[in-house]
Amino acid sequence: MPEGQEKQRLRDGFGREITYLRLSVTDRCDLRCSYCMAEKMTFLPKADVLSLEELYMLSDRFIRRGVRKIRITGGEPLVRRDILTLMTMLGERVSAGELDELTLTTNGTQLGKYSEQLKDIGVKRVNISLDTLDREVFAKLSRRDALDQVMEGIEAARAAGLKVKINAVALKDTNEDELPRLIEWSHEKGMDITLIEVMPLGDIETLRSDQYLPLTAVRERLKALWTLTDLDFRTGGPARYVKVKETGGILGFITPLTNNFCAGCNRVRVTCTGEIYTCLGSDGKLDLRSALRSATPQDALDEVLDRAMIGKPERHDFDIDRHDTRPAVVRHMSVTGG
Ligand SMILES: Nc1nc2c(ncn2[C@@H]2O[C@H](COP(=O)(O)OP(=O)(O)OP(=O)(O)O)[C@@H](O)[C@H]2O)c(=O)[nH]1
Ligand SMILES: C[S@@+](CC[C@H](N)C(=O)[O-])C[C@H]1O[C@@H](n2cnc3c(N)ncnc32)[C@H](O)[C@@H]1O
Ligand code: SF4
Ligand code: SF4
Repeated sequence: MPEGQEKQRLRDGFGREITYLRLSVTDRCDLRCSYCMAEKMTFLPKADVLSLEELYMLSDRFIRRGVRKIRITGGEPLVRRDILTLMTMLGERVSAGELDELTLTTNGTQLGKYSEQLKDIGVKRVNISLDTLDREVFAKLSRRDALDQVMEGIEAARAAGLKVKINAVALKDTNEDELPRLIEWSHEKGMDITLIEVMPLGDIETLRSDQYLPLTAVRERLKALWTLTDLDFRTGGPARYVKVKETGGILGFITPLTNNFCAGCNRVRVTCTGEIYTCLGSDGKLDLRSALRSATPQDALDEVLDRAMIGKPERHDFDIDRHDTRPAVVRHMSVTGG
């Protein structure tokens, strides 16, 4: 490609423009949520993981191809040392008007340490995963007694002036009855909250069908308690939002199983080893790391990105019941960061 001439924007075979990159910076995590990971996970050797410079070079290529939003994720993104160096460099692209948003999804355990710096970098909002307010349930679910640390993280984020959205996976029998309280609690603190249907990715110790709680049923239960009004409000993610009249807060629903939202898909995922997954619900991937390490990385990256666009599936193929016998997606959620 001649210098100065930019390649065209990323558009898939179904005409969907890709403007949202979810970048996983580590597969490691300090928790072991039972719907996400097995207790005994084997993590990647450090040598397989892209350096910060490589992650930045990749992000740069995506920005030049039209990506406007980057979400840093993991594993737990904030357990990667020096991650704020990458975020500082990407924050400059926001200041330069080349990105609309740089943000992250985190379990919150490290936010006590990093919230102020994140704010200084130019991060405006963070999504924090929290499925329960009960210490014992938290410890059982995440296999770590870390609720207090997460709560400190949430308070630190709020104190730093970050807008916080809570993400809660809706889980049958586990937090099912607690969801109204979790929503009230979030709204009392001025935080939006999004409920997520558990998706069948990767083998875990529990049957997915024992965890799965359709959000259509949750919504019906909430409607019996509160007045829910649909909103047009969008964040560029897959959630659909309602306003809860009685609490005054915003509640989102991410419903890959009961209400497929793939027609509006605008995103791809890159793992910390430089693999691009064009759909969360598919194991199809291409290797960007070799392109990154080739003699002509920009051209090689463009070539892989163009191929990735052709191969992006129209939709996922999740099926909770079938997954109990044959996983639809083999990898764990932590590989791509949700
Ligand atoms: N099936 C499916 N689920 C997704 C997709 N993107 C996000 N999710 C799910 O939604 C959860 C919450 O995502 P977040 O990391 O908070 O990102 P987001 O919903 O895009 O965030 P906002 O920018 O606040 O809209 C993820 O953990 C995934 O489980 C997607 O493209 N497909
Ligand atoms: C994989 S985590 C990575 C970022 C960070 N560690 C965290 O927990 O926020 C991203 C999101 O994926 C969600 N998640 C993990 N496994 C899931 C599954 N099987 N189905 C639905 N959501 C899942 C988590 O609850 C979290 O909100
Ligand atoms: S959901 Fe996030 S915090 Fe929980 S195990 Fe997965 S990566 Fe770690
Ligand atoms: S499941 Fe795949 S196609 Fe559907 S919204 Fe998610 S990434 Fe896009």
